[in-house]
Amino acid sequence: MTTDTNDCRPAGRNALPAPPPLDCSANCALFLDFDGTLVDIAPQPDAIAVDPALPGLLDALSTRLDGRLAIVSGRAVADLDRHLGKLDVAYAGSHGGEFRPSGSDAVELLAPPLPREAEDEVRDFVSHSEGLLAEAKPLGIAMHYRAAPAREDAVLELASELSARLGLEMKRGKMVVELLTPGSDKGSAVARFMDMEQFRDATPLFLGDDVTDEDAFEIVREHGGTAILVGEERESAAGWRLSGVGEVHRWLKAALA
Ligand SMILES: O=P(O)(O)OC[C@H]1O[C@H](O[C@H]2O[C@H](CO)[C@@H](O)[C@H](O)[C@H]2O)[C@H](O)[C@@H](O)[C@@H]1O
Repeated sequence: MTTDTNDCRPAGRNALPAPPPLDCSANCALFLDFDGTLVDIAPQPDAIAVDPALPGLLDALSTRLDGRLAIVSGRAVADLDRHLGKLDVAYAGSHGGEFRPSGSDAVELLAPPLPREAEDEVRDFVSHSEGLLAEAKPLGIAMHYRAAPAREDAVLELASELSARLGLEMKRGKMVVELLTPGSDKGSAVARFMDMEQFRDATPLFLGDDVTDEDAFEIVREHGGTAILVGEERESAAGWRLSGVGEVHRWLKAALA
């Protein structure tokens, strides 16, 4: 955890406080993680329940912020489109490996695809282990073990071995480990957005629940912004906390009132 003081957060507290209300009239840029932040965690990636009001809420916030809103997710952009519909908001998918600044842009891939060998070995391993699930993405493959937690060690062992042998990055998340070609993370995604005309000079806010969001928290802090942890308190670079998805929705809706 960093110890710099260049951060918009209260000092000297152990428990993270709730963030102040979001003020859309201030020159801020809003970055939102998806799973665990905008939708509750479900037994499988496709089993999530998206609140029917969520797409409209994101659209309205993006308009109110003059386009300074981006979803920054580990999911592929196409997968997010499938769950949210095609919104005219900015997206970074695949942990920053995919980039789409607006709904009318094509998705830009910022890294080479995963070697075929890695995908084949993961698929073969998963097919021989009940409860494991492989989720292929444009730049990586995730192994989910939520339905087979006892297989965690075996999954991590395979991921480490493939990562070392093929020079891949290994990212851990909630009951998931993912292999992807190196070079991007959620921090690089936020930095890329902040370099764009529409985001430049804004103060960034990032909301996220998982360890992969910590890279973004650090970058946001470097820009003098606000990092908000969603869910249970844990060691984090965030300075504020919202207790869960419901509270995130209420906090976002309040900004439009
Ligand atoms: O960066 P995020 O938007 O938070 O995405 C992180 C990963 O989320 C998904 O997996 C997680 O959510 C699933 C549905 O709730 C859950 O079943 C799984 O155990 C979680 O790890 C998604 O499937 C991954 O591709 C994302 O990387």
